[in-house]
Order: sequence, then C-alpha cells, then structure tokens
Amino acid sequence: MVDWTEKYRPSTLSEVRGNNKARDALAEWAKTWDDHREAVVVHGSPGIGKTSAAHALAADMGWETVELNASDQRTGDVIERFAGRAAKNATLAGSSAGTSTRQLVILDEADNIHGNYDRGGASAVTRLVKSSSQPIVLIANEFYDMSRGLRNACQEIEFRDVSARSIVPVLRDICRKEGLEFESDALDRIAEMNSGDLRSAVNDLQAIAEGREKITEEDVVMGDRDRSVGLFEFLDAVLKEESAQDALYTAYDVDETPDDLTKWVEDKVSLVYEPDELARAYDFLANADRWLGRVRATQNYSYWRYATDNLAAGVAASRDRTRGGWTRYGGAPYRSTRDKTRDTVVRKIAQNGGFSMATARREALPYLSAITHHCKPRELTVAMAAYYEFDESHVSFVTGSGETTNKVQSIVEDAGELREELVEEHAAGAFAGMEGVSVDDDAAADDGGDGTDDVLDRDADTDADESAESDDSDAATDDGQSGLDDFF
Ligand SMILES: Nc1ncnc2c1ncn2[C@@H]1O[C@H](COP(=O)(O)OP(=O)(O)OP(=O)(O)O)[C@@H](O)[C@H]1O
Repeated sequence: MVDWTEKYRPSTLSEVRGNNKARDALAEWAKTWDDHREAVVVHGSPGIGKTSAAHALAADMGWETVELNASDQRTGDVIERFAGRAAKNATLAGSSAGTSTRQLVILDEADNIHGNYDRGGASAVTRLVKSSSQPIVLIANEFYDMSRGLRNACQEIEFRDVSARSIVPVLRDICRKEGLEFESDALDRIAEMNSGDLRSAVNDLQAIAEGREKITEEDVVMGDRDRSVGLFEFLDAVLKEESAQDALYTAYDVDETPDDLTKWVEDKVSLVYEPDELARAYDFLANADRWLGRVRATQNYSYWRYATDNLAAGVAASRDRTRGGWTRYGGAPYRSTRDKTRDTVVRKIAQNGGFSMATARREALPYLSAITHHCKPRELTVAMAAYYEFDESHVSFVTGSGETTNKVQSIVEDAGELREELVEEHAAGAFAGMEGVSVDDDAAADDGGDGTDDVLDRDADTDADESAESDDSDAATDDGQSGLDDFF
C-alpha cells in the first residue's frame, strides 16, 4: 500500500490548494530572489502543505533542493558544513550544465532548531540565512517560537488552515484517480472532521477506502466512540480482524499513547503476519516512529495523529487477509529507561493531581509538556516540579530538555525549597498565604497570590476569600496562570 499523502503530494505550486495568496507570495519571492536575496519563512499548522509548497516551488523554478531535516543533528558545525556544501553543489551543477542553477535550501522545524541540540545551532542558522548565496525556505509551525534575530532576517509568509471547502476537491481528485466511487456527503464529512488539516483528511480517506470500491457517508460516520478498549482487543483488531479504518478507530479507544501502541504492535506483529505482510507493516511502524520522534523534538502533540494513522491503519492495511482464532501475545514489550521514566511521571501526576492514569497519560502530561517546554517559564516549571514531586529525570522528560542540565538541576533544587516552604506554611495553618509563583520572569519577586494556591491544593475552597483578594492585586499574572488553574 502506497501512502496517498506521498502519492498525491502536489508537484507544482498550482496543485497546492486553499492558500492562494500565500502560494502567490511564495512564487513572487522566488522570482525576485536575485533582487532581494532574503530567506523566507513559511509558517502555519501541520499538514497544510508548507513542505509540499517548498518542493513544488523548486520544481516550478527548475531549482534543485537540499533539505536539512529536524532529525539531522542541527549543531552549529553541521549547519555551517551544510551551507558550504549547498553553495558548492549549486556552483558545480551550474557549471556542468553551462548555466547557473539555483539550489533551494529547505530547513524544516525552524521554530525548534535548538530542540535537543547545541546552542550554536540557532545562531548558525541565522548566519546562514543572512549570508547564503542560495535561496532558503524555513518551515515552522510557530513563527514566534523562532528567535527574533531569525525572524527579522526573513520574509514571512503565513499558510492558513485549509478549510473544509478547499479539502473536498482534493479528496474528489484522489477518488477519481484511484477509480473509487463516492457519495459527495462522504467527502464532505471527511473534510469537516479534519477541517484545517489536509494531510489527515487524505489519511482518513485512504483508511476508509481500504477494501472498498465505493465510500458512503455511513462508512465515514464513526459509530459508537464512547468505549474503552484493552490492549489485546486492540492487537486483534489491527493484526487480525478489522479494516484499516476500524483499526484506526479502535486505536483511538485504547487508553495508551501512540508511543506504547507502536511498541506493542512492533513486538507482536511477527506472531501473526507472514513475511510479505511483515515487510509492509514495518514500513508503517518506521513512519509511526518518525512522527513520534517529531513529537519528542517539538512537543507538538498534533503529530500523534499521524503516528496512530501509521501504526493502526497502516499496519492493518499491510496484511493480505483477516484471521480468526486466538493468539498468545505474551507479556508487555521491552521497556526502555525512557519508558520507565514516563511511567513514573504519569503515576506521580495521577497521584498528586488526582487524575486517573489514563487522563494523566493522555491529557495532563502533554499539557504540562507544552506549558513548560524547555523549562520555560522557569517559575511555572519549578511549581510543577514541586507539586508533582518530580526529580531531575522527570523534569527533563516532561520539558523535553534532553540530558539533565544545570538548568534542570537548579529547578529541582528550587522546587525542593518551595515544597519545604509550603509544608511549613501548611503546618502553620497559613497555606493560603504562600509566596506567589509567577509566570512572568520579571514579576518573580512579586508576592501575588496568583492562583498557585489552586495549583498546589485542589480543594482550595476554604481559601477562596484570600485568593480573590490577592488575585485582584496581580491581575496580569493571574491571566497568565489561569489556564493552569482551570487545568488543575
Ligand atoms: N494545500 C495542500 N494542497 C494539496 N495537498 C496538500 C496540501 N496540504 C497538505 N497536502 C497533502 O498533505 C501532505 C502533507 O503536506 P505537507 O507535508 O506539505 O504539510 P506541512 O504543512 O509541511 O506539514 P508539516 O508541518 O507537518 O510538515 C501532502 O503530501 C499532500 O498530500
């Protein structure tokens, strides 16, 4: 089975749908590049055609492309070498063809260059952008996560979410090319379910089309989604019984993250599949792994969806037939240190936050990771570590800070002190009067009771009066914190 998002990737800019203005701006940027020599940053949500547009642009202009992906080690050194190579390649290509050929440099996840890599990476990219002899397209989800220096050095083009109205014609074209009959309502439905994200709409279409000659609206409607499914039922669904689409829906109903599901499938697939099926299934599992890697690097949990598409729909579509009977799946797959750390983190969140394990794993952890990404804001990270009793490995894990760093060490130390203070104050019956923990760096010294009471005490009812009073005294800080209050 070929992945339709690859098979139908736009090969020219005119095939990039739903972002006409951005598309025209990109074409204009390329045509006038010799005059301005500026890099461009294309930014917007996942799955809306940013990377495709960059490649399509190169094809339209007759330019070659070189890519530096997030999975490459993006240290200062690597980027300098890469820049040198890009310039040289272009010269060679140009001289052998007797013309001057351009090489379009495409650098994805430009909002996450420092990710797990060294600090030199970000400034090397800024230098590259400023001095490059070749056109550069940076791709980012969040423009404002890029450093100011980098933002200022680039022209900016925003890609908007692709509306359901623009998604439908793409799906219709694919159906026609695949010789697949369809009810218009079915395509409308897929487009609405995936409004904004064209990649996941195409993935859904493919999952639903698997094994069918015609798709109806009824095929698309998900049915009863309000159930929870055990791991063995899930494995049977994917490896033996269900269509790609049903396997995908079953995967949504398991209380495990795509990381765990991928491991389970990887571990058990060979008990069921024949060699041919297995080879195909491993390709999908490798894709799932790639998406999980991107989640780890960027903390962008919307990529989880694509991992699930691959590990469930992809693996189910890799088999030639369904199977019955009972399979001895055996125990849990091998668990790495990282997995064990995650389990401890989830347990601590569940215990200290009063969540179920499933909610802690699937909702609280991603949320905490997002709001404390790379330990910023620091005060919030300290409060989190104090509240959930995290040690250094836990804080590194949650914040995506890679190896334990001095920064993490000092956060855990401060969290220890904060806990001690709280315990003392609690013992003295002065819980409501605790020192504020501020989101705003500059306001760190402020003594605003900024909602931290709620962070650290779910039953803060008795403190309501005091909280209300101090809330007034520091409304700005409270705004920053209010998401956290709601959450806890
Ligand atoms: N605007 C679009 N027009 C046509 N096809 C699209 C469009 N957006 C997405 N697709 C389909 O989705 C796939 C993924 O798109 P692409 O990788 O370009 O998205 P992206 O915005 O770069 O996402 P990410 O930020 O996750 O890399 C494409 O191969 C194509 O099949």
